Amino acid sequence: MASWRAAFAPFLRGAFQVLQPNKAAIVKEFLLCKPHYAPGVGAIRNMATYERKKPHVNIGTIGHVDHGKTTLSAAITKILAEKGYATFLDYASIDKAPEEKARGITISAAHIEYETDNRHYSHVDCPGHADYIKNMITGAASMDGAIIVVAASDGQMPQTREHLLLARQVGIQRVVVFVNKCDVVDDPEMLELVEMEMRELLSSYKFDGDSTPIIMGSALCALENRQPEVGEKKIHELLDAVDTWIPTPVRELDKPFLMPVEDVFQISGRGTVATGRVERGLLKKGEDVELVGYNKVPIKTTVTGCETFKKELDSAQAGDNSGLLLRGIKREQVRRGMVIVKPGTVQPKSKFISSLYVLTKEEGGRHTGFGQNYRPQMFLRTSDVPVNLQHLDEAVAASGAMVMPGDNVEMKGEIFYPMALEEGQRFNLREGGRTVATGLITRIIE
Ligand SMILES: Nc1nc2c(ncn2[C@@H]2O[C@H](COP(=O)(O)OP(=O)(O)OP(=O)(O)O)[C@@H](O)[C@H]2O)c(=O)[nH]1
Repeated sequence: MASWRAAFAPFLRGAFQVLQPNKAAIVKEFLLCKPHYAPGVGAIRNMATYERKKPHVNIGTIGHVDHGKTTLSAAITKILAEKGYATFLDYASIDKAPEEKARGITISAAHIEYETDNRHYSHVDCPGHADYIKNMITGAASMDGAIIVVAASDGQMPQTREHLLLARQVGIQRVVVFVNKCDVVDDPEMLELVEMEMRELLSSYKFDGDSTPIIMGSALCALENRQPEVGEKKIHELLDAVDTWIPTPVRELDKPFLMPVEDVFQISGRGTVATGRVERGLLKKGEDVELVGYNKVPIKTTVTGCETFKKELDSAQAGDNSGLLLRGIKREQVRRGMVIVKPGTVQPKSKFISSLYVLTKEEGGRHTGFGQNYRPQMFLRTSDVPVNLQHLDEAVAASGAMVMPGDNVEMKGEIFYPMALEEGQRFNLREGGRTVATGLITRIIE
C-alpha cells in the first residue's frame, strides 16, 4: 500500500498544485481508490485490464428523498463483498452529497461496481432530493434498469412518481421495487397497501405493474447485520430479481461510436478525461474522435486511453461506463452534454420538430397552459439547454392558441446551442424545478 501511494505521490502533488484546495481534495478522493465515485477516472496508468467475463448491465437506485437509496446501495455492496463480488462501501463513502454541497460543487450521482453470479453491474446511487433531479436525470440516462426504493413507512411520495416517470422517459423498460424500512412497519395491511399502490403507479407509467418484482425488506438491517429475514435474505432476493427481471440490453456494437459526456476531469500530467456511458459502437484506444455539442464545429481529438472502474479497457463499447483520455484537450473545452463520436458521423443541429406530451398538474406538471415562444429547459441525453418552442401551424400560432396540460402536440423547437440532435431521440422539458413535458424528436430541420 505504501509503495502504491509513493508511486502516486508526485502525480498527486502535481494535481494539487494546479487545482483550488477544495478541488484538490476531490481529486485526491478519486485517486486514493474510491472506485465507486467516478467509474472512468483512475490514473489511467499501470492498471489491471478489465476482463469481459459476464454481461455488463447499468442499474441504479431511484426514489424519494430519505427512503433509503444510499443505505440500500451500501447494503448491496456489503452482502456481495461476502462473496468476493464487490468492495464493501459504507454509507458515508457513497453519500457524498452533503460534503459536495458544502463545497459548492455540483451534486453528482455516485457510481458503484459489483457483480452477481450472472452479471457485472455499474450501479448509480441517485440523489433523491428534488433539487438534484437534474443529476438524477443524467444518472438515469445511463441506466438499463432501476431499483425504485419506497419506504414502507411513507408509501409513494412525489419523487417516487417523478423518478419513475423520468426513468420511463429515458428509456428504462423494467424496474424492481424495494419496499424499504419494513423493520419499522408491523402492520401487514400497510405493506399490502404500499404494494398495491406501487403496482398501480407502475401500470400508470406503462411498466408491467402486475409482474414487476416487489421485495419487502430493510436495507438498514442488512447493513447492520440484524434481523436477517428482512435484511440479508431480502437483499439476496432483490439481487435475484434484478438478475432475472431486468434484461441484459442488446448493445448496438455495429453502429458508429457515441458516448454522451457525463463528467470531465483534469488529471495532471496526463490530460483531460471525459466519463459517461457508451451509447453505441466500439472505440479502440488510439482512435480519432470528435466532440460534438455547444460549438458549430466539432472538436477533433484522439483517445489515448480507455478505462472502467480503474481497470484498463482495450476498447470502450456500448453499455460500458468509461473514462476516455483525450489528447491535447483542455478541461474547459469539454462539457457535460457533449457527445464523443466517430468523426463525421454526427453533426451539431439546433432546429427540430417534436411530438410533445404536456404533463398534467396531477403528474407534477404545470397548472396552466403555455403559448408561442415558450422557453423551458430541454434535457436530452446528459445535456440541458434552453429551447424555444413554437406551434407548427402558423395560423394556430397567430390565433394565440394555448397548449394545455394533458395535450399531445407537435411543435417546432430551436435550442440555443447546436447539439447532437437525432431523430427518434427522447427528451424532457423542465421549468422551475419540475418536469413539464416529455417529447420525441420526429424530424431535424437544420
Ligand atoms: N428503520 C430503517 N431506517 C432506514 C432503513 N434504510 C434507511 N434508513 C434510514 O433512513 C434515512 C435515509 O436513508 P438514506 O439511505 O440516506 O436515504 P436516501 O434515499 O439515499 O436519501 P437521499 O440520498 O437524500 O435521497 C437514514 O437515516 C437511514 O438510516 C431501514 O431499512 N430501516
